[in-house]
Amino acid sequence: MLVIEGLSRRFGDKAAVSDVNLQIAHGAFVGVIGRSGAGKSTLLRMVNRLQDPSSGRILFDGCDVTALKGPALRQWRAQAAMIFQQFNLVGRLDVLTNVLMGRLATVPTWRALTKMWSREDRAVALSALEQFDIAALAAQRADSLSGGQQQRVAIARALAQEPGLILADEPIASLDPRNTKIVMDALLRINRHFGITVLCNLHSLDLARTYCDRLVGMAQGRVVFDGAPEALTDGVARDLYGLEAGEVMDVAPATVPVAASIPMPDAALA
Ligand SMILES: Nc1ncnc2c1ncn2[C@@H]1O[C@H](COP(=O)(O)OP(=O)(O)OP(=O)(O)O)[C@@H](O)[C@H]1O
Repeated sequence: MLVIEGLSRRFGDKAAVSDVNLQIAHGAFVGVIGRSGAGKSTLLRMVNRLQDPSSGRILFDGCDVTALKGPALRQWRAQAAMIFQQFNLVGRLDVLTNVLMGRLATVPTWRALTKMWSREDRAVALSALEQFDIAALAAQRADSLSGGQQQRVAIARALAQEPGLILADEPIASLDPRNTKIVMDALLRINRHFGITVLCNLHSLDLARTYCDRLVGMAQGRVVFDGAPEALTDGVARDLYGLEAGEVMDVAPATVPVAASIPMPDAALA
C-alpha cells in the first residue's frame, strides 16, 4: 500500500502541492488528472524522491520513503520506476543496454561499468522487451527508434527494475494516437499481468477514463476529486479543467484489450 500523508511542496511562495492525502492499494491503476500546473508532476516526483516534500510523509508498505537516504534511497528509486514524457533513454546505446540499465540497482557498479551483465540480467531484459513486442529491436541504437518504440523500451526498462510501483508522468504526451494506444496498452499490461501498481499523470480525460480504475483530480495543488472514473461527471470534469475541458474531453476513447487476450507473464519476470 502506498500512503501519502499531508504531502506539500512549495517553490518560493508558490504551493505546487498542498496537503495531499491518498491511500493506493497494490495493483491499482490510478490516473492523476488536472489542468497544466495543477501539481501532478510534482506529486509523482515526490513519490520517487526526485523532489523532496516541504512537509508530509510517503509510506510504502509501512516504510517511510521520505526519510530514506544513500543506498536505501537508491533502492527506493528502483522500486518506484519512473516513465517520462521524453522517454529518457541513452540514445547512443542499443535498446538492450538501455533496458539493462533498469538492473543497475541489483548489480555491483563494477559489473555495470564493464558491461559484464549476468545471463540472468540479460534474460530479464530480453523478456521485458518481448512483453512489448520489441525484442527484435534489441541491437538497434535507441535514438533510431520512433517515439512509440522508445517509450515501449522505457517501459521495458521500468519492468526490468522489477518495481513495486510505476510512476508515469504524461507518458503519451509526445505520441500520435496509434502510439498512444500502444503505450497505454503496455502500461495496462504491466498493471494487469504483473500486478504492479501504476500511477499515471494524464492530460486526456478520455484516456484516463478508459484505462484507469481510479482517478485523482488535482487543481492548484490540491486533490479535488478521488473516485471511480464513472463517478467523474462531465460537470466535475468541467470544474476541474475549466477552459481546457473541451480539449481534454473531445478525444474518442481508445479500445482497451480484454484481459483474457493478453498472454501470461514470462516466468523470469513474474
Ligand atoms: N522546479 C520548480 N520551480 C518552481 N516552480 C515549479 C517547479 N516545478 C513546478 N513548479 C510550479 O509548480 C506548479 C505545479 O507544477 P507541476 O509541473 O507539478 O504541474 P502539472 O500538473 O504536472 O503541470 P503540467 O501538466 O503542465 O506538467 C506550477 O505552477 C509550476 O510552475
